[in-house]
Amino acid sequence: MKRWAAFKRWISIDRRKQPGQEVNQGSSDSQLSDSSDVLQATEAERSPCVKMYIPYESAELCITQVAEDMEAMKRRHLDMVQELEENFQITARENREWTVQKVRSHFQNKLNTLRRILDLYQETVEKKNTEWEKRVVALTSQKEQLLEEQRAERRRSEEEALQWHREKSKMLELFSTRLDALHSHQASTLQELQMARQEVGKVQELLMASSQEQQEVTEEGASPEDKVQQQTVDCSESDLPLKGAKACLEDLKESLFQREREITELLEAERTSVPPLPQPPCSVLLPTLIHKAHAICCAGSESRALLDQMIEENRLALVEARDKLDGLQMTQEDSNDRQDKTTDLKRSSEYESSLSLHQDRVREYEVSQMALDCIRTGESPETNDCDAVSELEDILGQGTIRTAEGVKSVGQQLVLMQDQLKQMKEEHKKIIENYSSERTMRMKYYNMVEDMKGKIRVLCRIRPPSRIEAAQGEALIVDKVDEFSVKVETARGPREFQFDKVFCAETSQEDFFHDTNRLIQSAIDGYNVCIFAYGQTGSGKTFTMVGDKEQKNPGILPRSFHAMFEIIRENSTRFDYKVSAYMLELYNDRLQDLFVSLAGEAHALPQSHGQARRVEIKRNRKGVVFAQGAETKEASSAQELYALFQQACANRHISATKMNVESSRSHLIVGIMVESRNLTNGSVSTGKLSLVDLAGSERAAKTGAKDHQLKEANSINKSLSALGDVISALSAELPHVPYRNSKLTQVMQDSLGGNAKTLMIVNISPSECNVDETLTSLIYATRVKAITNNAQRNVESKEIAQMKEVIMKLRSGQTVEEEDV
Ligand SMILES: Nc1ncnc2c1ncn2[C@@H]1O[C@H](COP(=O)(O)OP(=O)(O)OP(=O)(O)O)[C@@H](O)[C@H]1O
Repeated sequence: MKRWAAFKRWISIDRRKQPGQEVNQGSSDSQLSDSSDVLQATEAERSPCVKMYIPYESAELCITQVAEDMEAMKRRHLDMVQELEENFQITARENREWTVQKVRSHFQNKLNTLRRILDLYQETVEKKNTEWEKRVVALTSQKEQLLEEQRAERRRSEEEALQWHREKSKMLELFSTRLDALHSHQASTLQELQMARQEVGKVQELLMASSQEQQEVTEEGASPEDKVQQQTVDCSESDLPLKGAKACLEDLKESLFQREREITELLEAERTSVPPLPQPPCSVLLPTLIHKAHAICCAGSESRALLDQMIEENRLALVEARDKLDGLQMTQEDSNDRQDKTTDLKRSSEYESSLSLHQDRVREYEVSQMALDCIRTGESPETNDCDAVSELEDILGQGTIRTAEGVKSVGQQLVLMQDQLKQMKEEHKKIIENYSSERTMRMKYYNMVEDMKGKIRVLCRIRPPSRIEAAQGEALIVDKVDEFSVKVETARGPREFQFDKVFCAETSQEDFFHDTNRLIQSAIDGYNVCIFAYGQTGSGKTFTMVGDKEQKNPGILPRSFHAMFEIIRENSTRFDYKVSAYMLELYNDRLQDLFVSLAGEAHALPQSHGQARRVEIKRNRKGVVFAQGAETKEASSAQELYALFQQACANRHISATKMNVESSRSHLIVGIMVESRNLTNGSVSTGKLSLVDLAGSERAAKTGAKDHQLKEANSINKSLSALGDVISALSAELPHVPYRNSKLTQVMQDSLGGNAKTLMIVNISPSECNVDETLTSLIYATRVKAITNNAQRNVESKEIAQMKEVIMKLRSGQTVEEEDV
């Protein structure tokens, strides 16, 4: 309606007026739509300044037309709007598609890069796989070869042992028959010697009697011619029994010579005919050999006792003879004082003969004493004694000295026997040496095979008796039998246990560490290594692991730190190393970070009420245990690492018990991680060295634990009992192993039946008062020996290490450049 009114006004306008005036006049005209403006302009062009009157019909027509035009314009307008909308939509769609395309191509590029990396990675993995497969095959064949060699070695040693046994029994048989023969010869020779002595005594008496008779005849006062004649006759008469005695002596002499020759031949044969002993020793023969050696020893000492007896008898006889001689001399002196010499000539001559008889007897005993002493000491007679021998020879004639030589030959036999005994002892020693070296070798090979199988190595260390034990005079019932065996004397008799190595009380810390050193290299090579000490309270675990308080005798921990950084220094041109550590204690079944002091933490976090930050035991995909929530500190030298350890020790729970003045009341767990990057091929290995000093199992009655110490002891015993359950399950190869029963077993999960190279040290006391605990520890350790681990090296190729880095960056929202991958 408004428009219509405007139109009517427009119709009534004077067209002759200037167009500018018209515009000014009709300000309301501006309200007209765009179409009316267009119409107005057309009309103005057509009829300038002319006032026109249009008939109604025309106007109506005109209006209709104008309305139609307007309608058309409106339609066109709408079309244009629609077209514009469509165009806009198309453009928007195109725009969207273009963006999508662009994003897609961007991601496609990324995907392609990742695919390329994956291909590369797969290729490398395949290559590595084939390489490893080849290595595994080579190792398996090597292992089989070694086993075959070991079997052959065992067969050979068994055969050799058998042969050796046969040879030895043959030789011993021979030897014992010869020894028997020697004994019987010796006995008969001694008997004959005795007989010869008696004969000599008789001859001596005969000689004395004849000389007495001669003297009496001379004194009776015959003429000198008669005397000579009488003497010749008497001599020929008195020579008769002497000749008989001399013949008898000759016979005896001959038989003694014969015996001596036989014995010498026998000894010669003994020396020459004994076949050389085959070298390879065997344990089976040792008892027989020892038995035989003992028999020889006994025979030797029997002979010696016999000789001693002879010497004693001779000495007594000598003393008696000397006494008699002294008595005789004293009686004579007395009678000389009292009587006139001329009145009793007869008595004087009697006295003279009796004196010379006793003197000769004394001389004889003295010579025998000298001979027997020579036999005992194996020395030759001294010059003075030799004079005595020749004197005796003058009195008794040649036969007697032969008898003395006969005595000497018995001595020679004894000396020879002693030589033989010495030889046998040397042989025995050599055999024992060979046996122990062979046993050592066998044990070494056995250990190597066990190592290859992944068995846990167990070392046993006996501590010296403590001052209290020494003061109480405790009996020592533990003994190291050899390098691999330990023997415990129990009420039911001795029990022997075998380990990878046994160390006695005198073993120094350095020597002990020598055996654990190679594991440090393994940790640096990327293996998961665990060394733990087990034993009753006060058995020397802390001494072994840490050392003494003053660090005059440092233990495994400080020595490992030095050894580790020494290896790192040696390889620093080829590898780049990073060492970090965490230190925990398991106290009252709660894990505590020793890098965080309880007092400090309580001060910083009052709401924690003196409780340390929560530390959890977790395992990574490879099964390696790690402590979540525990602080890990880096160290670049052994000194730094040791300083960290000392810092941790300051926060440990230690207190005095009846059994140990510095008893550890918690389990100490030190984890040292070593990351090494190969500078040549970029591979990265991550090894972990876990050093665990367990708290000792204890009996409350013995340790005198009360109140909170009793609680500590209960907690320690509970965790150790859980450890025992795990060990039992693993050694019996049960399908379920109760690792989750205690925090301690969780911490040690990768070390017992896991992927670690594990070394157990069982510490024991040598004293009788601890026999039950010692037996328990040794049985425990024997079970651990049966557990098999599967140690694997944690190493990643350069590509995998890079990929891990990329993933880490992507996870943390950092941008990853193309060259990063
Ligand atoms: N091989 C050894 N040589 C010398 N002394 C030793 C040896 N082993 C242990 N000792 C001494 O015995 C005592 C107890 O040893 P240690 O503290 O190491 O026992 P433990 O097993 O750690 O005890 P706990 O379980 O109670 O902590 C210490 O005084 C230590 O010096």
